[in-house]
Amino acid sequence: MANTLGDIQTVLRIRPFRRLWTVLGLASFGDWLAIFATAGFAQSLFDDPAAKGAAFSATIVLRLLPSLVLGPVAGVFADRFDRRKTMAACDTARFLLIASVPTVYLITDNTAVTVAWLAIAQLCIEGAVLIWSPAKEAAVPNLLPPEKYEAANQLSLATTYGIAPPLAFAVLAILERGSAVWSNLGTWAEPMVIALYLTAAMFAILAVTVYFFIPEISGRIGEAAAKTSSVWHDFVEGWSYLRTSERVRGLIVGMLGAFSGAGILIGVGTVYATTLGAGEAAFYTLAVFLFLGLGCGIAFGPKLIGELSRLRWFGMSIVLAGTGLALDAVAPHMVFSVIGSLIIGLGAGMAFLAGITLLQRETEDEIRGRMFAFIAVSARVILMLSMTIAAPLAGWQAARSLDLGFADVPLSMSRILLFIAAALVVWLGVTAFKSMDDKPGVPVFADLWSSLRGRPLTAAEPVAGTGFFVVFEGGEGAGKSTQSVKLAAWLKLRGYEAVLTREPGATDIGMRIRSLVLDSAPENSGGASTPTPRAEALLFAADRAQHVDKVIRPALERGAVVVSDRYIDSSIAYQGSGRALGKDEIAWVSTWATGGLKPDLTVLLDVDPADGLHRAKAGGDGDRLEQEQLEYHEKVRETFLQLAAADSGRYLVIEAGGTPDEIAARVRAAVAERLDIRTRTTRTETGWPGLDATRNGAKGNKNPQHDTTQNDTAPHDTTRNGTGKPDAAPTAQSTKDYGWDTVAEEASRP
Ligand SMILES: Nc1ncnc2c1ncn2[C@@H]1O[C@H](COP(=O)(O)OP(=O)(O)O)[C@@H](O)[C@H]1O
Ligand SMILES: Cc1cn([C@H]2C[C@H](O)[C@@H](COP(=O)(O)OP(=O)(O)O)O2)c(=O)[nH]c1=O
Repeated sequence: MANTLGDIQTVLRIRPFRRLWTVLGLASFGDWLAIFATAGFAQSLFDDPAAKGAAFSATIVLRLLPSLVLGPVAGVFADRFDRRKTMAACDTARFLLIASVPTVYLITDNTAVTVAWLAIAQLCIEGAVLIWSPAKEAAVPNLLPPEKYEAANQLSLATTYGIAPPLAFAVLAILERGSAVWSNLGTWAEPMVIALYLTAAMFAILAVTVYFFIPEISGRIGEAAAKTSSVWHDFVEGWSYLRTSERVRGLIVGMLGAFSGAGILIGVGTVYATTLGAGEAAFYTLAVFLFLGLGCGIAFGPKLIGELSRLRWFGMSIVLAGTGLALDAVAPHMVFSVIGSLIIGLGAGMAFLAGITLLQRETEDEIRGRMFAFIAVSARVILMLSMTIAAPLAGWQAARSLDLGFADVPLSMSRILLFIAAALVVWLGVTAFKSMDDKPGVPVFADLWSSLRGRPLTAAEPVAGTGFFVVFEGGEGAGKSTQSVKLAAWLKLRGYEAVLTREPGATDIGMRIRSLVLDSAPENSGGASTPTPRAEALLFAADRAQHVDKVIRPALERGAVVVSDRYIDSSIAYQGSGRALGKDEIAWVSTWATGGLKPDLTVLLDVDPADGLHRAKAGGDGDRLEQEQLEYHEKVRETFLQLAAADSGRYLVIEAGGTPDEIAARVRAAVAERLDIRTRTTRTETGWPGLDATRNGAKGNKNPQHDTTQNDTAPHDTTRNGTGKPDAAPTAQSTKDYGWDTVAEEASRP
């Protein structure tokens, strides 16, 4: 889903969307024009500078008010009626209302009447906007396939906030300048009068375009227009949807966090800027960087994060914005504040884009309008509330400074408020992240880091069973085979279904891969039949994929204990480190191959390579890898030890110098602790299972006392493989020799 200009071009090739986008561009251009033209018009009605200022802000406040009253039902409109008709009706209303303002002005000489009508018109215009927007937002998904939502939103946001406002300003400026030329033409040619008529005309065009040229906006709703439920019912339904859908709720929690942070930031902004001692310009500099961050977040965010889960991206972006706020709160110097503001902008921009896209994706068509209306209204309310609370508080200049040793941080109310905002935003961001996470268990930073590098981590495929997975790792001759046999035998004799297996070569295909990758090339082949390092890595990964799917997962799902001689770590050590292919890359390939299946316990048998090789070769030449230089095996050992150190809870590292029995005892203790084995179990209770190649005998039951039946099929063997027989044929059980002494030995243990 990496968005590039190419993606945006594809979106624009979809005709109904292209038309909607044009409409949207015109509408936001009209909106900005309307906002500033009416405010400018209101100002022009007064001469006194104070009255001018009050008139300007009053018109803006008037536009915010209706959302409180009308907001809750605006979404119901968008979901209840044909969205195309709703939009066209709102555009017609806006056309009439905006045109009426200068008309009233031209007809009457009474300023009071004009002002009163302006106020009423403002209220109604905002009402129309409130109904129009959710209808529009909800319509977008009906015109596009889901994977295009993000690019479409990038385009819409860029148009609404990037292109439309400067254009609107430019038009107003041209009209102001130009008015000098035609000032003798009379009242109707005053710049704001022309601007308002122009804006009105634009909405007339919009109404016609939407109604006649984009029938697709109607979507499914158009057909299902015959609704019988009441408006109240629809409203309540919207609320209960919020409560039941955890993802949507997370989304809303996050958005509200972001908006409250934004409100506090706006409220304290000017006062905060003065604490930086960088003069008047500080505030504007910070604002510029904030908007720069916003723009960059929206424009480049998706490209940057690549395939990272959008559900995760949303929460992470909000936390990022919170971090920016915190940085601003403690910034000892203007430079840090600038960086902080940039980060806030980045986070907020990405969260905004991700939020809209997710809301489109996660909500069904019938309910979408209400969700967008809910967000729009609560955003306004929260923004206003936090602004009005924060602004007067910020004024309390209890300025002191905090000595951090290396820098003096001025301590003022505005900074404290920023810090509270930061904490709130981070907290809500984390809450949102948790309730939306679609990859539970995948470490957050590793996921982010791999996504930035173009290799997102996938969530581990769950194992539907209670099995236990033990892996033996270590260099050549460390005693892995010896120990895995001992452990498996011991487990079997305690009533567990122990599946002894190994890599490479535990399956049919695996056996063939094993010989491809390990057989030494014939003397005269000139190395032509030796796999290259990358091919070798992929062959091991292929063997592992087959092994996991056909042997390990089915066994774990039955509840068995799987004991494997080597697993992923061997690839990381031998190919990643030994062959210098990169440990992360190899780990990623193997994680992909195994669907993220990790061992519950890895026993690392650590042996000095020289000793190990000596043991392993025992007279012969060894396989192709055993013939590598000692230096290669040193690197392998080093990597095993690093892997174990990085995740000590999952590893048991044993110095392989002891006798096989000593080592086996430590392994048993570790496994027993994790499996919570009751040592009461004896041979007579479980029967003598015999250790032949076929899987019979003890059940994969962790409660051996109840193991009275001798069952051929394990009790939980119901799942995935019900249809096809696994090709598990030659598991290690048939290729390794258990040896009766091992069995007898293990049987006599406590
Ligand atoms: N703890 C030990 N001390 C001495 N020799 C051992 C020990 N464990 C295993 N061996 C011997 O070392 C050789 C290699 O053991 P093996 O279990 O096949 O190692 P791996 O599977 O790690 O290559 C075998 O001949 C085995 O008998
Ligand atoms: C599983 C695996 C093994 N190997 C190598 C290590 C061994 O040299 C070889 C075969 O392993 P193995 O059969 O365990 O041999 P041994 O018991 O003699 O140690 O394959 C890798 O290089 N990458 C891997 O992913």
